[in-house]
Amino acid sequence: MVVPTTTPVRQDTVAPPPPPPPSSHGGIPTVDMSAPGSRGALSRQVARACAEQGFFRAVNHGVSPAPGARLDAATAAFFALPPRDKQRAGPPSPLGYGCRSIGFSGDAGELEYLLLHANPAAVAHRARSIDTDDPSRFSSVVNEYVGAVRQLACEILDLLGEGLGLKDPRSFSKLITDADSDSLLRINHYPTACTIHKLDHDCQCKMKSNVRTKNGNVVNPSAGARIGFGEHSDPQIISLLRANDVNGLQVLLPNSNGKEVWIKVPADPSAFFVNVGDLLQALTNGKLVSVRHRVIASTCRPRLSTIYFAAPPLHARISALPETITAGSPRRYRPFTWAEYKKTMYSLRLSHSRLDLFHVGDDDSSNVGKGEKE
Ligand SMILES: C=C1C[C@]23C[C@@]1(O)CC[C@H]2[C@@]12CC[C@H](O)[C@@](C)(C(=O)O1)[C@H]2[C@@H]3C(=O)O
Ligand SMILES: O=C(O)CCC(=O)C(=O)O
Ligand SMILES: [Fe+2]
Repeated sequence: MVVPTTTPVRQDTVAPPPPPPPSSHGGIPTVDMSAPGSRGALSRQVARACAEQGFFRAVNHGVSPAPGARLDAATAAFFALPPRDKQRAGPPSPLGYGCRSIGFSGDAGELEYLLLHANPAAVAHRARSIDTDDPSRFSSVVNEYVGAVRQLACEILDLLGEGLGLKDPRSFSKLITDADSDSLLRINHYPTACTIHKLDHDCQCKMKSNVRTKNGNVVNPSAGARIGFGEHSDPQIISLLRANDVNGLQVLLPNSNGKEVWIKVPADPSAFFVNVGDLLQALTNGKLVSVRHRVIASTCRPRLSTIYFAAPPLHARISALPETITAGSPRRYRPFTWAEYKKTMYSLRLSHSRLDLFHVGDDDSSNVGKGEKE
């Protein structure tokens, strides 16, 4: 893990012992969730990574590999279907099967995906167009995976609550275990450079790889390093990502001089990569930071990634927890509901720093020209 420079908020008067020496995986903070030692040390380590990088690799996390393997097999089988069969589960609304196009504002990436609501009723409904042979088999594979990964998400959120010294350490996990939680599951399939023309054909995309620049030249923005999934932060509370052994994920982290640089995340199929989302940044008054990340797809093997986006119910009010507001750290964001935030984000481009729009007393000029809908 990158050596921390700040300590997360605590109400204790006695300074806690510093977390164990950080470990690193190609510059990526790594937390061993089963390391011997106290829970307090683990919670401070998790809070430190989320405060400084907004991102960490969780190893020895206790999630059995079986549900992930079953889900990978089911989704790989779906992506291998003929285009016409896959399109039965699309176009994305934003849920469903999507190819190349991301969101509603003109963003594109070299991928195809399934975006599912994580609640069992929604999964059962969607499964009918994804696995026409045996929808209930697909549903049970998804539900089993979601159950396992949600448990890990709750454990991480509880550690964060403890590490931040919250009065109710379960404040974060309660939001995602609510029966009306709006959590999502996304499975991204990035085809290889060699088969990208096939994806062009399969998607029957109106969108072309070539684009005309302002001066009239025609360029292919995806030549060479191809944007698999463009730069963004995840809007929800926390995201847990697991992928196969194909690289591609990059995160924007501060280097030792404080300059933000793109760090390539070495693939690790046995780990979960944990991202702080915009809502957790808002709930902690900016103590935890929502990390910007992207996928550059340039390998010879397809990348398959599965991301669980843990979200509160639509009506949940997102307001900085009182413990995170102090005289030296006044409220940064005005309260809002997740529904309001979602509506705003779907009106904006993928790369938009949308949380800035909720900054108290901000005239939003910092966001002008940064990814607005064209
Ligand atoms: C362009 C967009 C796609 C997205 C919604 C948005 O308007 C901006 C955020 C995007 C994102 C990124 C993380 C997740 O993959 C996602 C499902 C989400 O909640 O926010 C996507 C949205 C999407 O693809 O629908
Ligand atoms: O597919 C990946 O590895 C990451 C994709 C991502 O960041 C997302 O879907 O929000
Ligand atoms: Fe993401």
